[in-house]
Amino acid sequence: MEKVGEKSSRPGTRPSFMTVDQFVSLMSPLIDLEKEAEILASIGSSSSKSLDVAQKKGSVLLNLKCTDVQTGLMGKVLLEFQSNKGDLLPAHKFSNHDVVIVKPNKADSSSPLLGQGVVYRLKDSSIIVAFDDIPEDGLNGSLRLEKVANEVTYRSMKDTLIQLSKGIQKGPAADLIPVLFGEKPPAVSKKAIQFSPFNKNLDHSQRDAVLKSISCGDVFLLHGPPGTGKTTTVIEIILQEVKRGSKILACAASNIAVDNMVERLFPFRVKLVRLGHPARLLPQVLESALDAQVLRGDNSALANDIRKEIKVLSGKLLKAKDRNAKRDIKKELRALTREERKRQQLAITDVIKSADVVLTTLTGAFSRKLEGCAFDLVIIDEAAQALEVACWIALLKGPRCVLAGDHLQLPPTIQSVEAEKKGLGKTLFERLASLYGDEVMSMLTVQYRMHELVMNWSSKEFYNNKVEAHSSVAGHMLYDLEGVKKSSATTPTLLLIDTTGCDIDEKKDEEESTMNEGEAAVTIAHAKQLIECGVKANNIGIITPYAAQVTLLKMTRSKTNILKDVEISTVDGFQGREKEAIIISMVRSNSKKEVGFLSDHRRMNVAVTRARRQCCLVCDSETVSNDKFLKRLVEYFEEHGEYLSASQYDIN
Ligand SMILES: Nc1ncnc2c1ncn2[C@@H]1O[C@H](COP(=O)(O)OP(=O)(O)OP(=O)(O)O)[C@@H](O)[C@H]1O
Repeated sequence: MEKVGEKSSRPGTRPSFMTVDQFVSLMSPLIDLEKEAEILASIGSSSSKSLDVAQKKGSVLLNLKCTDVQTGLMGKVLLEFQSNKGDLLPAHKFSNHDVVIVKPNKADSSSPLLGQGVVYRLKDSSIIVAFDDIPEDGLNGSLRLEKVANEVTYRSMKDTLIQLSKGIQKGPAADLIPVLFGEKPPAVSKKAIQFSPFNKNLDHSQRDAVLKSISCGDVFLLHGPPGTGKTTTVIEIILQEVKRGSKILACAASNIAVDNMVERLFPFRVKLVRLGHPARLLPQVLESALDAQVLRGDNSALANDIRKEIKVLSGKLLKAKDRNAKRDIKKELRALTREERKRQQLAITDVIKSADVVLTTLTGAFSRKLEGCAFDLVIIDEAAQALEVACWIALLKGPRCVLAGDHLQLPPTIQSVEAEKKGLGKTLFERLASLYGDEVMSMLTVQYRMHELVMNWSSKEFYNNKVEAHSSVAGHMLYDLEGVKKSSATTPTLLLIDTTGCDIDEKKDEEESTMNEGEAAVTIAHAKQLIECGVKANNIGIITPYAAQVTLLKMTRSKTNILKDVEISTVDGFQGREKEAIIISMVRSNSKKEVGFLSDHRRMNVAVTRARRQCCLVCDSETVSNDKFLKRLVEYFEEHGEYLSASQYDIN
């Protein structure tokens, strides 16, 4: 069995072609399944489980005290929680942006909560949560925090399915829907379009993609293999469209990808607004947040004045004795409340109306603030990592769309095995790529990350040998970095450390996730050698497909202080990122030669292509070579890189 963080991501069986109605009826129950799976993974439905078990599983933090209250994040209240004993928090699965509830420590699962908020910051010894309002009482006692399923995500997807089935007859996307369901061919403008790029460094494939994008009548797929400047190209497309007078809705599945677009649009002084909970935004984009812009608007100032008047009148009402006077005050209060709401709404509408680009996550696009707001173009970055239903939340708002992504890297993680089998995880990007192929798609072909030896394996296996390395990276070496010595550890671009015959075997942890102690030791030993040769710890990433191996590696790392800043993560957690040196711990080593989900080609594509200057593969070549695809990977490393036996590392 494979555990969270190591979900199988094989595509579901859903066909590329299906009608809107078939899609809606298939997806609706799958979303329910996924929601149930998420609730099961948190404490929400686990009333039978004791709180201690839930804390062990990481979905609850017990025995907390509220140590600080701050306001300032656009009207939100930030509460800081620490352990009652003041120690480090126990290991947990809370992460930034999670929805959490706070309750008295001992309260039973049906008792009312004190408040619901969003995780704002995580520290080793405390967790800061942003609340809309400060919980009224109960903060003085012992408290617990529970991670809960984000209901809004599921509700927005279900409602979107209903709108989608209606959207065929009306709505901004009425003409786009039949194209995306294969019922009408995609249209391309016949006019010869020319453009002068804002970014003068665009390469030929990026320019071709921009041209194809601005010529598309309804849909364009920007296929960006690792490191090829997909987001760079998306930014150019946005700028060109704004220049042509388009109003754009730009989205991505994750907040970080949306913030990345906001940051990269800043220098071009585009009129933009970022929708989203302020606690989920990077500090550097807060100025662009809707809430911040609304606060600066005239209507907001008026609404504020009205609120003050309401307060004064409410005071008068309390004191008034005469019935007639009371009636008159109430009438005035009602009128003022209506006016205040109207002004507040107008303040929001003003900001959204005057923006050329509205940026939000896909779920955020469901916001009531965008109701009735139509766009000329919807752009979705990271589209190959988003559920198709989530994409539709945004797509229903415009007649044209650009989807950027790479369906040959990992798709979205699905919790429910059944929902995944039935096709919930098959992305719109992948479906359209097989439905229309090159007719609507353009691939970027110059990459700016990897040494060509790292790249060539991926280019051959996944991209028909079409990707080339830009001259600035094609031959870059680890020892070219400032302060790095040339040595046997830093010289190879590709390094295979083979554990075959070294008595290094895998085993299972309590939750049946696979790990490999010997391999963890060898992996850490290589990282240490790199650091001793001058490679900065934060330039090294260790990735592994198995969650248990991540934990083991982190424990092994904690024994050596110099390794503190080496990043350790599952492959899935590393998608979209890069490091100068990547060490991959493959884990599987068994007499049956089982490789489990290592054989998912896309996972290995992501793993290898995170490396800029060195990629080191630590594996039992005999076990993994039982799989044909992995055998080719091992052979590639043997042929083009250095080979070392794990026995050459002193790991005892
Ligand atoms: N035409 C170009 N000339 C020089 N550098 C470029 C060019 N295009 C992209 N880059 C550089 O390549 C790197 C990756 O670009 P970008 O972030 O746009 O890629 P991406 O495809 O979105 O990334 P990922 O592979 O992580 O999804 C950045 O450092 C960017 O500055």
